[in-house]
Amino acid sequence: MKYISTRGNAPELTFEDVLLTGLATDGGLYVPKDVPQFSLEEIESWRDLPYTELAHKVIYPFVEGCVDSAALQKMLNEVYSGFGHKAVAPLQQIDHNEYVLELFHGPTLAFKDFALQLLGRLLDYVLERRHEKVVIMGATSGDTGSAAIEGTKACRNVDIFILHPHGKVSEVQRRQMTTVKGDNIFNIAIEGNFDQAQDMVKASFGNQQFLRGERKLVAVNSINWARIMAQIVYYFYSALNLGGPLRPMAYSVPTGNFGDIFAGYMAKKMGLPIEQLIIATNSNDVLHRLMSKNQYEVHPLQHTITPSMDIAVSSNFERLLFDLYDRDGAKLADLMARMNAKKDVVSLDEDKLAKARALFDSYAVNEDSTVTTMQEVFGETGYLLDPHTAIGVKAARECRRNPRIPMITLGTAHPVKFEDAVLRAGFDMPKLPHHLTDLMAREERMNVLPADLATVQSFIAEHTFKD
Ligand SMILES: N[C@@H](CCOP(=O)(O)O)C(=O)O
Repeated sequence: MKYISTRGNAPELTFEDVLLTGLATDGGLYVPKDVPQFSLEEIESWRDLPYTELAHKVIYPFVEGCVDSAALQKMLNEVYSGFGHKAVAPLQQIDHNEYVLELFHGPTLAFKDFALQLLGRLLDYVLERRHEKVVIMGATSGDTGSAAIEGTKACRNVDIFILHPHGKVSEVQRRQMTTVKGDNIFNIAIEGNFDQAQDMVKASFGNQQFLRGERKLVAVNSINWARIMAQIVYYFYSALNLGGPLRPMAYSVPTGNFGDIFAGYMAKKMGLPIEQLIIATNSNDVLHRLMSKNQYEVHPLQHTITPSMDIAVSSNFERLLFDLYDRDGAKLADLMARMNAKKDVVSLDEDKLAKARALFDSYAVNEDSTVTTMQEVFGETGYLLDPHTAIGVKAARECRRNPRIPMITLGTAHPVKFEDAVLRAGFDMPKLPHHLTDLMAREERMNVLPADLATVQSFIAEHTFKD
């Protein structure tokens, strides 16, 4: 499998090189050159497979030639046997034909574990073979950070630097990052917001001179294709559990960086019948405004009770635009330059917008409505949603096109991570799971830095290369 850049002006790479890259050299994101295709018969034949074997079917075509088939299966077995539910991604029914896909049974209680636990093992596999060491640099609005640290802390050949917006992630999210011990783990609390952190990460990938050529950066955010790849699996898994592929499914996806919903779009491209994909956002709703009014305009970031989705610019939307613009890298480079300038309101060509609207619905949910949805669903079923998942459920209920088609909302995180929202909705806090019971008493380690690229880069340069 070869990978190409969305901006059409970077070398084609193998999976191994894509794994060890962040952005393409032209500033674009890597996508598979050809998308693996599965027939309905083939998907149907996977119906009774356990999660780990299904994951192998879906993932192997993306890594073939770089990762040995048996080695991949071993990694998948290790990763998902560590999850706290035997089904790995169980479905919880909340109404007639309406489900939550619980993606929070991994070690850090969020969907990010699905990919980042695997990414850590893939990195080890590849780096050992190449005798290389790398520097991981990532930005988090709350969940990616701890999942990245958990997923890669045991890797022998990495130093890990995670930037989070100071004071703008929940206490559980922060502690899940800052209490992990390890000489190669660095938490940087940026005096700014997630977008500033993400911009610093992207700028650093664009010019790695600050590392003085001794190491290279690897991404743990969903700009890394390996993240998307692993997240495609649970769309197949949930559909097969509810009678797919012989009947179509609908999905509502709480969306920040557009990675998780892009994985659903990929599943559809690979042959899984998906009737509807709903982009569910909080009040950081740049994508909903684009979809509904054809106006792309980045507004100042709002700090909400759904911090993981407090993102003004959704990185992975570029991957979708690449397809909408018929994979024309030059056109996309021009469009991205206008979008990233954040000066004027940018509109898509009408035919491209029509394509986007045929593929996706969108809905934005404010804080009051998030809390009301948590209360409603609890009142109806006794099931406590995390606030991000509540945004997905609300959007599903508002945008559903066909009630005969099962509607699956991605349950992105466990409510125990979001005290503000849970208390505001009037509930008692659930208990932390066994492996985190002493989280609030553990010693924290982090460095608070200004949102200044040079300062962050010198910190990284100073604290890495300690062999
Ligand atoms: N929602 C994320 C923000 C980063 O997104 P990613 O999917 O690109 O890693 C978070 O919780 O950190």
